[in-house]
Amino acid sequence: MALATFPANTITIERLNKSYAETAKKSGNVHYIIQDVDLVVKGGEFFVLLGPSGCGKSTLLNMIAGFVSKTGGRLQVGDVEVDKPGRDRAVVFQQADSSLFPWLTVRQNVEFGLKMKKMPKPQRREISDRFIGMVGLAGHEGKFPRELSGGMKQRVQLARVLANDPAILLMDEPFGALDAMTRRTMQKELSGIWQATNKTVIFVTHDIQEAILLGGRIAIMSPGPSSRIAHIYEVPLAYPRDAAAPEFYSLYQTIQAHFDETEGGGTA
Ligand SMILES: Nc1ncnc2c1ncn2[C@@H]1O[C@H](COP(=O)(O)OP(=O)(O)OP(=O)(O)O)[C@@H](O)[C@H]1O
Repeated sequence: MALATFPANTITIERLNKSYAETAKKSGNVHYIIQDVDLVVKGGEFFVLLGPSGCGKSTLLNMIAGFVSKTGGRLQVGDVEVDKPGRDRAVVFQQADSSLFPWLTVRQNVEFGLKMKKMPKPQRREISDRFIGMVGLAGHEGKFPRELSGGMKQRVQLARVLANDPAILLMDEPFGALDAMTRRTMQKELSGIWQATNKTVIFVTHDIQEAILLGGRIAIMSPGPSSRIAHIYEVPLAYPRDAAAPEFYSLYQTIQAHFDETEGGGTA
């Protein structure tokens, strides 16, 4: 599939650093979590960040989200420097529980941001119907989060984020807590949604198979501290991808070998 790129959603990172003052005080040295990260994620791209546990994937994602401040370097969306969260970027976390409002129904959760924007009810209804349907939750609109399975809650989180129509989706192991079957379904849905909307997606995972199923490019982060982008693999496979195809397996082995050779071992 030809990739349409959107310069306004392009993320440009140059010599980006993050250290925490408390850690530096204790050790007496500057202790970088990530150091000198250079990266350009093109608008409309599905970009995966893969790396060992604790290397700084979430830190980097949260810096792009504007939740974590940088210590040095450049981090821009389009030509605007990121220094706070913005409506152009939305984060999907591993645990939907922390992001859904337990006192609101599925529909009310999905419409929450639209209501805040004072969107008229008929328009809100149309949008929530569309995304609730897209994530396969039609018929569950009136349920509360406590009445839903983990996978269903994760779908509500995704529908709510999509309803707000951010240009950039930042996903931090969004399917990590799901069972294998639900995970596969969600991966397919996400891939379909991305192809339909051409949003920029940055997707953090530990899972090499998931990375190859979804990503256009896969960046491997080196083990921390002072983690950086060690290598970027292009995934030259058409969607939908077949994990049983020889080309898929060959790329899987190449990436696995990269981790086996790297100090710190494989993905967590
Ligand atoms: N607020 C903080 N203060 C000090 N150190 C922190 C803080 N937040 C994260 N770190 C450290 O930064 C490093 C990277 O953490 P991060 O959560 O970004 O890694 P990760 O690659 O996402 O890990 P995982 O895959 O296990 O979720 C860790 O060593 C962590 O202890």
